Amino acid sequence: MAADLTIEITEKRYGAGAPLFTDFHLCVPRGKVVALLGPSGVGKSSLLRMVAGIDRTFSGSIRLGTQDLADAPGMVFQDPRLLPWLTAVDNVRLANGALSLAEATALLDQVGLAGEGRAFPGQLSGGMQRRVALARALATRSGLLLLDEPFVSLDRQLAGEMRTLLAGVIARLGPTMLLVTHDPEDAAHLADSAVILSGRPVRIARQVQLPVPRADRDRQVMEDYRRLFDGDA
Ligand SMILES: Nc1ncnc2c1ncn2[C@@H]1O[C@H](COP(=O)(O)OP(=O)(O)OP(=O)(O)O)[C@@H](O)[C@H]1O
Repeated sequence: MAADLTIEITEKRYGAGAPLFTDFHLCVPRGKVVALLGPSGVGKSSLLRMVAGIDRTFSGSIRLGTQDLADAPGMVFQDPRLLPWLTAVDNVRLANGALSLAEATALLDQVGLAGEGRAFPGQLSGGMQRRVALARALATRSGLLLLDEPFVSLDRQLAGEMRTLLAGVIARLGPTMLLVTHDPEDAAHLADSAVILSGRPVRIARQVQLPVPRADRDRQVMEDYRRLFDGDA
């Protein structure tokens, strides 16, 4: 189901200011995870919002395979953004009306929330709410996952657990994935390659391949990879 994501932004500007993006191109190959790093304010979240279809005020095209990206892909935001008056399973189903109760429950199982479908967000811990948000993104079944700082403000241990969970999801489902992060650790754990953005208009300053497969990355490989991005985020 996954396909290449091709991003071509001819121009994006906010108001009358100088353009944030001009002639910007990025391809995320089918089934690969690209980490997007760069200094605060460079334009990472802006790029993700355009890809997600949340911001359509730009010229250019976003394609999944050969098609314009029509439906909203699965997106995980910096905060879980769950509807508090809906149960976990109904929050997941909201992303895809065609999803049966059993299918939504199965997605919650996949993110380690077996038996929690009837809980309301207020009854779940912060980490559990993030898991529901991930299940909701998977529910779109677009084959494309967009993550904007998904582990920010989690403590170290919980962030580690979420990375492991996400690595499992990637191994099972093989989505095409764009991961915006400030944390070199995220790129070291999860990415197949990293793109470092800089400047205005935004340019790709560096693109780094991480050739060791995720499942084979031991502590040393991870540390080496992490060091590659120190100072970039
Ligand atoms: N809605 C908006 N209206 C006007 N300017 C905006 C808007 N959203 C973002 N910007 C500006 O665009 C630039 C890029 O912002 P963006 O949030 O995309 O950066 P970022 O790389 O995601 O930053 P951070 O890492 O701090 O989240 C910034 O200068 C920001 O002020």
